[in-house]
Parts: sequence; C-alpha cells; structure tokens
Amino acid sequence: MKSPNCALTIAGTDPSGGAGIQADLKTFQELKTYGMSVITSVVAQNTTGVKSVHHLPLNMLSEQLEAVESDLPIHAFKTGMMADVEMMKVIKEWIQNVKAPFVMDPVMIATSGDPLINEDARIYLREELVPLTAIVTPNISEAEDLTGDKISTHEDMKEAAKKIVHTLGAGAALIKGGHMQGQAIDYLYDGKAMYSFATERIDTKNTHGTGCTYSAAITAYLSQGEELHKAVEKSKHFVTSAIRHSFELGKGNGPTNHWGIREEELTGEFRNYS
Ligand SMILES: Nc1ncnc2c1ncn2[C@@H]1O[C@H](COP(=O)(O)OP(=O)(O)OP(=O)(O)O)[C@@H](O)[C@H]1O
Ligand SMILES: Cc1ncc(COP(=O)(O)O)c(N)n1
Repeated sequence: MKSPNCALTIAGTDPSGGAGIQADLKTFQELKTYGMSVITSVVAQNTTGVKSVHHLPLNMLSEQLEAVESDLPIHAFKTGMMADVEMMKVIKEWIQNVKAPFVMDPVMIATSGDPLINEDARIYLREELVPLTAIVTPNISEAEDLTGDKISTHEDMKEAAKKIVHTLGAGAALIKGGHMQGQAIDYLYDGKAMYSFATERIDTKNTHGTGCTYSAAITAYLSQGEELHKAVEKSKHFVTSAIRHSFELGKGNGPTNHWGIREEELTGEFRNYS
C-alpha cells in the first residue's frame, strides 16, 4: 500500500473530545490523513470550561517533536495551544528544520471564555512565529489582538487579513467570522487575492472546537498537496457540516460532529459556497 499523507498537530488536550489535539486527530482521520500529535499542555476541560492546566516540561516537548520528525514524514503541521514563551521557543527552533506548510490557529481564549495563553506569549507568537506560517487562522478577537485594531465590519476583517500578511509577515491570513452577526463569512488573504467563504449561520450553541477543527482540516488538505484557497474552501465545507450536525452533549457548548460531512454525503445535503 502506498504511504499516506501525514499531518502533525502540536497543541493542548481536551479530554471531553471536542477541541484541541482530540479534535485535530478526529479531523485528520475523517480526511484520510495519517494524524500525529505532540502535546504541549494537558488541559482539564469540558464543554463548560477549563478547570486546570498542566504544561509539559520543555524537554518532553522537544523530545516528542524530535521523535516524530526523526522517524516519519510531515507533509503539513499545525499549532494550537502554546501557553508560554518557553514552549514557543522550543517549537520555533524545531520549525526551522521542517520544510512543510505551517498552519497556525492562534489559540488565545476557549469558547468558554477561559484564557489559554499568557500575555508575553501573545507578543512572541505575533513577532516570532506568525512570520513562519503558511497561514494563520484568527477569529475576530484574536485578529484584534494580532493587529491592535478594533474589528466591527467586514471591511475591518479584510483590512486585518492584509495587515497580518503585509505587516506581521504571515504567508496568508484567514479571518473567521463565527462571532460576527449574520452569515458566517470568513476572509482569506494570501498576499495577492482576497477570497470570501460564506455560509448561513446555524442556530446552535454547540460550537466547542470549531476553530481547532477548521485549522486541522486546512492542515489535512495542505498535507495532500491542495492549493491554499482550495484547502480553505473544502475545510469551510467540513467545519460547517460539523457544526450543522453538532452534538447536544455536556452542560455547556457541545462539541461539533467530525463525521458531519459523511452524514451529508449520505443524505445528499451538499451546499454551495462562494
Ligand atoms: N453558528 C455558526 N454557523 C455557521 N458557521 C459558524 C458558526 N459559528 C462559527 N462558524 C464558522 O466556524 C468556523 C470557526 O469560526 P469561529 O469564528 O467560531 O472560530 P473560533 O472562535 O476560533 O472557534 P471557537 O468559537 O470554537 O473558539 C468559521 O468558518 C465560522 O464562520
Ligand atoms: C487545548 C485547547 N485548544 C484549543 C481550544 C479552543 O477551542 P475552541 O475552538 O472551542 O475555541 C481549547 N478549548 N482547548
């Protein structure tokens, strides 16, 4: 059998299975991508919020990265929760030797409102890691944090995407509009063109892990050699299906359904995107 495309996630955990490493691996699997994972922090969390966090020792982080990289191919990788500057320094050093597209989900705050990264780390992430990315995928508040500009309109979202590429040095920026009013519209700017991806807003509170799932899907498609804007288009489709078929599980914001896209294939429910 031919060897598969391989994707790696470097992120924190979610024992309730909807976000973090667990969401990433489920997404890779659904998209026929061999999934690998390096854990940064063990997070005691569920659909209602974060209870406590344990950061792995730095040597365990670098040894996990080395274990994967020295033995298996990495066709694309993503980062999620990286809680402090020391961890980011280890990851940055490792990235210098890896020739694969880097997808950064600049995780700062969980859907529940709990912070997942400290203040110094936000600055390091912006100045040292964003310039290494193929694409960075902030939601509105993360884009505001990265650019220092308030975002109230769709024009503001597009300006933020341009600033993240031209001023901060990202390869591309995808600004996610899940927290805006009206349709769920995301903007992708790759340094040349601006693309928009729009879907209807699904009336649900069960959006735990949408950001993780979306960026993991982009990573999976890039590992398959898909062009960036096509990878985002297909991933938007994937995450929308996951939200549309999300689960009423737990007492808070329930998780998305990583096999939602399969439900739609079965029922022929595909939607169009622009
Ligand atoms: N209710 C919804 N209906 C349809 N699409 C949605 C909805 N909420 C979010 N999305 C979409 O889900 C994706 C994730 O966007 P969002 O802005 O929620 O990211 P995030 O804030 O990182 O995720 P999270 O809310 O899990 O932290 C985007 O494509 C967004 O447009
Ligand atoms: C370990 C970890 N990483 C990221 C998130 C963000 O998840 P969400 O997509 O719900 O904001 C999370 N809750 N936990």
